[in-house]
Amino acid sequence: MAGQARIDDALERWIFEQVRAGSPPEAVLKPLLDRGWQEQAAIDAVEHALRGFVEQREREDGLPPASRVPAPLGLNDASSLRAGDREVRVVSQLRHPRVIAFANVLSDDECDALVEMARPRLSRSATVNMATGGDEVHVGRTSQGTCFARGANALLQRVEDRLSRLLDWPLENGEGMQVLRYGVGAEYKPHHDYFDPAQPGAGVLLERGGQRVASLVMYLNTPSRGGATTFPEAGFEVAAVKGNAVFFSYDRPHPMTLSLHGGAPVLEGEKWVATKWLRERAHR
Ligand SMILES: O=C(O)CCC(=O)C(=O)O
Ligand SMILES: [Fe+2]
Repeated sequence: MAGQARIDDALERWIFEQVRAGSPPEAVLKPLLDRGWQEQAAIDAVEHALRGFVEQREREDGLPPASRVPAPLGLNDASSLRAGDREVRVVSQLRHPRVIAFANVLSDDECDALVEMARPRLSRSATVNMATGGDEVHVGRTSQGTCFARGANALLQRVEDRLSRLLDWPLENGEGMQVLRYGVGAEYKPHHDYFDPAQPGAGVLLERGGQRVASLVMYLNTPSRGGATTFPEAGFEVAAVKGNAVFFSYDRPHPMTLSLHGGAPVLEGEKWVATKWLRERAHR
């Protein structure tokens, strides 16, 4: 068997049982090495069995499977990232939930132009009704908003191209941009952006590009007080500062991602944001 990467079912079951019993990886590796396995082949075999173990446990726990998620290209502790036509700065990061705060995502002029584009189109923000997959006005969401089709004009095209490069995620997987305005007292109560697969309305939404797997909320102005984006389960808040953005990803539609977030009430001034939701596949 020396050097062979293939393992038969009996051996896989044995590795699996060792892992289940809590044996450390070295203890599982040793018998394989003793049987003449090359080290890398043995590591690969154990990793494969471990992955199977984790996936089985997830199924047993009723967890939906994990998806690939967007992630900034070449992050590697860099303090700034080239995103097509713009240098975006990395301000802070959390690993779990996965949150990254960016600065300099949009120029002041771009922020102002997005606000002016949205202003005449505002209506009371709707939330997805998970029972039907349709939109409805919701008391937890006291902002006004509007949505633009992807690539609807040159500004949106430029920004969407930049975001696709920044997050290394296909442009077609992005939903059209949503712009929201919050006046004093308006807020968006903590929620998840993914669609709850257990709800009857999910099917209709998932047909168009699969799950949402990440969100980018861009701040189009700086409210005088209040209006941070909050992650209550992480005790973390990102201040709304013009041109900055908060990115967060969630690899499965489950609260274990800790991606619960909200827009805190605006206390003084107003707050404008543009939100980009990213899907698993092309959104049509
Ligand atoms: O306004 C915010 O800070 C959050 C917006 C948000 O959660 C959303 O648009 O889904
Ligand atoms: Fe949200």
